[in-house]
Amino acid sequence: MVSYCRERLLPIADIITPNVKEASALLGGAQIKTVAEMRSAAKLLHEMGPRFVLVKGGDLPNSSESVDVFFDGKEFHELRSPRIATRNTHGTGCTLASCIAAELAKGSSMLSAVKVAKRFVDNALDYSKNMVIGTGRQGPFDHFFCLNKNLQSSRCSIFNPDDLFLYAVTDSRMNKKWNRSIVDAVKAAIEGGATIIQLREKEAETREFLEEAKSCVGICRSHGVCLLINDRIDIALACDADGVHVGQSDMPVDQVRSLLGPDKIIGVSCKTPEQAHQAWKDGADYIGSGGVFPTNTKANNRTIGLDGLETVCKASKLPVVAIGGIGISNAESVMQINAPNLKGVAVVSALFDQECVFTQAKKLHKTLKETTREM
Ligand SMILES: Cc1ncc(COP(=O)(O)OP(=O)(O)O)c(N)n1
Ligand SMILES: Cc1ncsc1CCOP(=O)(O)O
Repeated sequence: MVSYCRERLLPIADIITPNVKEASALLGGAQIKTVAEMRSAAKLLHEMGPRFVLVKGGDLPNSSESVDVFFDGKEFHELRSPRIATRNTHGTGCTLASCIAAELAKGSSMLSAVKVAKRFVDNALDYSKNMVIGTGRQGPFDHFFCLNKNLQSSRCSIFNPDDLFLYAVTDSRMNKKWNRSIVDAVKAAIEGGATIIQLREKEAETREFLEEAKSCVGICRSHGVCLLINDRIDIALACDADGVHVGQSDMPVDQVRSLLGPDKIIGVSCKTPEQAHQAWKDGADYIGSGGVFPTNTKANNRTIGLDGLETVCKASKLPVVAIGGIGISNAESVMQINAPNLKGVAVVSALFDQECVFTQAKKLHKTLKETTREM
């Protein structure tokens, strides 16, 4: 059985998710008692063929944490959560693997899928820890815990691709022109219906920007809306933003991931199928694709048109948000390309180069809702 797995299954697998005992068996009895040994095991298992390896550390002795090691062939990620003291662990491995498969089908990157799955299993374990079913040494856990209506508020804070629906990207010049602070602009956008915010402040001084970013993080958290920072990994780290958006000439995504860790959201701009594929390989969570239409907001930006957007969506395994020259008058034509992974539109001037950000956000949100309802 073990040799069959090694020779026939591992070379064709996208991901394998052994616990430490299974990893040890696959490696002919290697000792795996520490996180360092889990990392070595993940590397050796990767050499056997699977594209990704997750060695699960739930059985690791003497640890107050549950540490899983994820390896993509280049980078390691240690995914940590508090260990839940329970004997009701029967079924966790199957649930984790099913959850990863479901998240991949929804368009997540492998790393995002694994993170969501781990969080799901941890929540289910916590919910099931005191359940008494049967008389065996090990009990089952309840992976239907989400159906319990009283638990709806414990929804995990991991990236949800549907949050890309109305993506508001700020612009300091526009806010200056209309004489409002970034903070007021962000608040108005959220109240009007923006579902995710990016601070794209090209001219801001670092110290002032950081203070504003901190205030925006506060507003976004209180509304349950994610906040990303454009380009500036340092600002994102310092204000504990939910993630960053980077372009093709900014820091490469795999290095951004190393700096931010597995839990932050990373978006990357892509104009071509090749760039979209690379973004997925490097561990991005979504891609921004455009300019769909000509724009005055970003100089020298090549327009890819609706056809270009469609080509990128078809090639992308990640959720996509369209950007560039989009507003109330043409948002419908964008969403009508009807690609399953096109999750929304990102806009700058349609919200922020306007007298009332709130009103424009509300109108655009309504247009998007009507358009997507009809599809
Ligand atoms: C959602 C989204 N998509 C694309 C971009 C463009 O980012 P980038 O290519 O880094 O260009 P600049 O924004 O830095 O001019 C974006 N910001 N957001
Ligand atoms: C940042 C960016 N990236 C591609 S187009 C663009 C500008 C989008 O601004 P607008 O929504 O005002 O056209």
